[in-house]
Amino acid sequence: MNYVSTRGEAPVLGFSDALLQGLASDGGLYLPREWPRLSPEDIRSLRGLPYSEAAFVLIKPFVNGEIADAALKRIIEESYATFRHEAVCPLVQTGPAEFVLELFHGPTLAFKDVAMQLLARLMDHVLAERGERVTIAGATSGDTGGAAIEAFAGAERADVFILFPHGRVSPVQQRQMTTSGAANVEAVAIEGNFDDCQALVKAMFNDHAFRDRVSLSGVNSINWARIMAQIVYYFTAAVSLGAPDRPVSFTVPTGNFGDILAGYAAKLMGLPTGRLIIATNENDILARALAGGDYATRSVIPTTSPSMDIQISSNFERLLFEASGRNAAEVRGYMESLRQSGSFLINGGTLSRICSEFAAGRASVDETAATIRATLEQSGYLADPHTATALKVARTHALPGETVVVLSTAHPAKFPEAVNEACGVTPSLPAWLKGLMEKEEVYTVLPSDLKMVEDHINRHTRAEG
Ligand SMILES: Cc1ncc(COP(=O)(O)O)c(C=O)c1O
Ligand SMILES: N[C@@H](CCOP(=O)(O)O)C(=O)O
Repeated sequence: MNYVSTRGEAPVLGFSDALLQGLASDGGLYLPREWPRLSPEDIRSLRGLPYSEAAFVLIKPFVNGEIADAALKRIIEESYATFRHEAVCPLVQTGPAEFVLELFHGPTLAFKDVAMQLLARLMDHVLAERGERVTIAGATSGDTGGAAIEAFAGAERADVFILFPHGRVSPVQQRQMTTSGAANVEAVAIEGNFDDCQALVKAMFNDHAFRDRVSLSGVNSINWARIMAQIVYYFTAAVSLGAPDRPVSFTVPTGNFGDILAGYAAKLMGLPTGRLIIATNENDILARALAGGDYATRSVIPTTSPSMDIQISSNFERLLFEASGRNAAEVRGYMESLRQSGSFLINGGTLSRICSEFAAGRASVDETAATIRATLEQSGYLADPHTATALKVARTHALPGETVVVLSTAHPAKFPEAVNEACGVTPSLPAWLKGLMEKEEVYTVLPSDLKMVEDHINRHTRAEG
């Protein structure tokens, strides 16, 4: 399996190179050249498998023999042994046709652990085989950063720099990034919002001299392996609800579009899927884009679901590539217009293909709080604000006879203030994270300035190209 860039001007790469590159050299995102397909019988054979065995079956074609089967199996097993729930990603029924897919049983209580635990081990394996080191730069609105710092802390071959928006992440999220004590990871608070952090990371990738000098690599969902890992739980959830003989729809709290893109990938691989429903908070650029075709950025509105306070949704580029019939020139046009004017108009055919697969809705902060309250009263289920955003959108857009899986992307204890304000209950951190809020924090504050951030990384990384 080879990987091609959405902008069509970067070298075609194998799995290991795409894993280490993160962003393609033309600024695009890597996707498999073709999608592996599972027959209904293949999908049926996933029934009853432990999560890591299903993951091996689904991930193996993407790795294409570049990692030996025994090593890949071990890496996958070790990744999911870090999860505190036997099922890894369990389903909980919250209504007659509504299920919550809990993705937060990993070490940092967010769905990012599902991919990041695997990504760190895959990278370590490939780097050890090649005798190389990398510098990882990542941007976070709160959860990717903690998951990356946890997964890479102490890694021999990677130095990690995570940029987060200063003052805009929850106190738990911040402590998860700033208290690891590991010498090879560093949290950098940027005076700006998440989009500024993400723009800095992309600019570092596009600064080829810097990129080569520090052997830059990425762990955001611009990295194909992040999406690959997330495809697995769409299959396991659907199979436990009767796939391939009964299609289910998924509602996904969405920011950078990585999670729901993994659902689309599962569909392209043959998983019979109903609707893929994008749920946004007030930062509703995706809902607006689907409604009228105009992808137009506005300023970021801080909400109670801060991890989704995003305007520039990186992985939407991967969807544009697929929906345009893999037309890299069309994608380049959109991205150039976004760079120049902060917006682009999606062409009619591409938009109608997107709308035939996706629906979208938004939930306000008040609607999210009301949903946390109502869900607790009606089904005894305590949802975090990101999950509640998706529950609200799922309920507003429900169709008769449709079974909906709502992705629960974070544990409510990551956002205790917002949850308490909504329903009067303060969720507490699980035992293994007790004491987190008392640990000493270490982080650097920098302006949103490419040169200053690159200088800082240059001085502190041990990797050399
Ligand atoms: C808790 C939570 N929910 C939802 C999202 C949105 O996911 P995605 O960026 O993959 O759309 C994020 C961040 O990415 C998150 O941290
Ligand atoms: N919500 C994310 C934003 C970064 O998204 P990613 O999936 O591209 O890493 C976060 O929590 O950091």
